[in-house]
Amino acid sequence: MNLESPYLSIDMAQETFIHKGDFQLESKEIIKDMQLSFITHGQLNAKKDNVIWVIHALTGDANAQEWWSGIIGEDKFYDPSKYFIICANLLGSCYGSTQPLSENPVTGIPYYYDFPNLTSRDMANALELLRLDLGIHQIHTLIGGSLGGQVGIEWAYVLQEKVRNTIILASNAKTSPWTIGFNETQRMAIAADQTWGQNDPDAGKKGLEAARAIAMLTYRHPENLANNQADDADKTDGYRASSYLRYQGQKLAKRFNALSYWTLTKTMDSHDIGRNRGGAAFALSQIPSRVLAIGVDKDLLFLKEESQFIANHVQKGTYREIKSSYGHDAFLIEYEQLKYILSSFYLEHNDD
Ligand SMILES: CC(=O)SCCNC(=O)CCNC(=O)[C@H](O)C(C)(C)COP(=O)(O)OP(=O)(O)OC[C@H]1O[C@@H](n2cnc3c(N)ncnc32)[C@H](O)[C@@H]1OP(=O)(O)O
Ligand SMILES: N[C@@H](CCO)C(=O)O
Repeated sequence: MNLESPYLSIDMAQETFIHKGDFQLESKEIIKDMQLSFITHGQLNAKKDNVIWVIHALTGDANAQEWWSGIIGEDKFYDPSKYFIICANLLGSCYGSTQPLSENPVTGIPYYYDFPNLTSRDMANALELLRLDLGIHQIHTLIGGSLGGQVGIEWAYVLQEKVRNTIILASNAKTSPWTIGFNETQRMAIAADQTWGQNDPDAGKKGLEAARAIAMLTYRHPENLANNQADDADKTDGYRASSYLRYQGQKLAKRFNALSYWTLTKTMDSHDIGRNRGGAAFALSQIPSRVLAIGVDKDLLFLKEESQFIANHVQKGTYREIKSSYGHDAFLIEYEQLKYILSSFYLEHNDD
């Protein structure tokens, strides 16, 4: 299906890939007729080697041109008049791919709480099936941040020479106990919602609001709230920081569901590129593509040292840093720094 595009010359298409039959997970559980919704911008060239494959973060979707508008789009860093830009909604996420609210083809009813645990490896394997289906032999650049970076580094391991440049932002090779702890507090908030446990698409909605509020504090640095949410000196209640977090909670709960959020945070927890591969350092050393790991100096969730670890252990690693009081979310916001880092990386390697 061709969507309406503001550009006469740029093609944009939204499609759904269906893997007929069994998709086996790392847990050995099966998802039948697994679906991935994906959006492409631009045209695949004759050699099928102009592919920029974007992987979204925790609550993103397949429309990378929308949520990464500062670097993707006409006349932007990744321009669809030159590249074929593709982003698929991750398995388990609620923007068109198979997720807990999807109907289980085996039972004919939604999975709800029976939805299997997914790992970043499962998500990467799902993307690999889509790549094969599209007949893409070579990926120019694979790029993703946070959860998207975790899936990206997993997939780079699987892809081997089939990807030339892997760019991992504000992410890691193995999830730290610190991040698992934050995710657990968010799931506790969801589970404390009285509606959690009901077979209802809105189950856990109020809990999800609280979960997002907690998460927002991990996505930002204290300096960011001090700059943007400071109150008048005489206040004793009704603080701006409070209404900001409440608002952010409500905003997410309107566009996401708690079951999918639960699934994706569990995926983040179990991420470990080194599992059954001799440890993270060894697994990273088996990745042949160039890897640019971008950390954020004030990221309190995925520490910059975790990005440095990736760059230090892959065969061809580069580490660069965004300096920002936005903290973790800087990779979605600090476009000027990002463009500078990306252009220097490609220039350095004489790649376009
Ligand atoms: C279908 C989809 O939408 S999916 C794709 C979209 N999302 C993604 O891809 C996930 C990645 N993106 C994100 O996480 C976010 O969009 C970010 C990090 C890029 C930016 O976050 P934002 O929430 O836009 O920025 P910020 O933290 O500055 O908050 C601004 C919002 O808070 C509101 N706000 C600010 N201060 C306060 C306050 N004290 N009290 C209440 N509300 C406040 C603003 O009015 C604004 O509201 P709006 O979003 O309705 O315009
Ligand atoms: N704020 C982003 C980043 C999470 O890592 C999101 O909601 O997806």
